Amino acid sequence: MSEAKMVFIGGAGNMAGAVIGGLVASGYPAERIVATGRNEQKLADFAAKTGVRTSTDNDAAVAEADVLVLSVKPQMMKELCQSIAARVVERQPLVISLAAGIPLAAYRRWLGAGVPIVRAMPNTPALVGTGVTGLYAGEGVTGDQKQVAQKIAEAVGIAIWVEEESGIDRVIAVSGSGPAYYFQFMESMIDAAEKAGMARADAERLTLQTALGAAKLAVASDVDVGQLKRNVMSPNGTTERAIQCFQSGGLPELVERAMGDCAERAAEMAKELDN
Ligand SMILES: NC(=O)C1=CN([C@@H]2O[C@H](COP(=O)(O)OP(=O)(O)OC[C@H]3O[C@@H](n4cnc5c(N)ncnc54)[C@H](O)[C@@H]3O)[C@@H](O)[C@H]2O)C=CC1
Ligand SMILES: O=C(O)[C@@H]1CCC=N1
Repeated sequence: MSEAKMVFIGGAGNMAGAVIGGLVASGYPAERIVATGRNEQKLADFAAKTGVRTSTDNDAAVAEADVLVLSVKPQMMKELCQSIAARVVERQPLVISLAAGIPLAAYRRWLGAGVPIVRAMPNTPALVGTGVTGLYAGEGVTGDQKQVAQKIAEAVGIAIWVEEESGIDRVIAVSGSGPAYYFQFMESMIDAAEKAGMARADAERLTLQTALGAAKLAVASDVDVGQLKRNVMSPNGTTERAIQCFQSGGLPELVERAMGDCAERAAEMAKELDN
């Protein structure tokens, strides 16, 4: 894998930028990575930060790609694919798409039927080596190519394969979009602490360290998160009162609904494609 030339289209964006940052931090040679984009200043800043090569010329970048990662917004994917299709067919790189809501069938229409494609659903904590990536391989992807995709994902966190393409939408609802759920919760805690009279900087420090501690403890523990929660709750104590408030306010149902809406939006995006 260390030999593969990786080209990320949309490479300085939020998601690909996080994966590249994580890859470089994990020791992947920066000179084997090319990030393409449209904004020269953004690319220059990204190159200075990561050491990777950058380019505004997608076609030239694809011409040297062993692995081609597509990471533009879903609404821009069709136009992008059509603009590079001839070069992709000629070069035959392993294509990895990070986009939500675009099925493999669409890439086959836009890029040609014979191109090996893996759908990957990463998340932004890839930047700090703590990412989660769901992977789905389309027809014609070899075992070796699956290994390559998995190694990239594992260089920036953990990876799981899903057996059906619809499994990717479930991954989006849990881990692809999931970091934003936790950021929302942290933001609400910081705002509430500030309203209650704590200095915002202190509220941020305490909230973030608490989130980090809780996540680290959950990962390190051999008991489930329900038990860890109960360990904090003294009978008739302070935590119990707060958890009762979350439960009577419908937080568990709200989380279920939000995740359902998230997965539904991914399926809806696929239907919105105009071929
Ligand atoms: N942001 C996230 O947490 C996650 C995003 N994704 C997927 O990743 C993809 C990218 O999302 P973000 O990084 O959030 O968006 P973004 O807008 O931050 O990045 C996209 C980048 O692509 C560039 N771009 C647009 N058209 C281009 C073209 N024709 N050629 C080269 N570069 C071009 C833009 O300038 C931008 O820098 C989306 O398809 C999204 O569904 C997947 C998982 C998580
Ligand atoms: O919000 C989105 O559509 C993308 C996909 C998963 C996370 N961000």
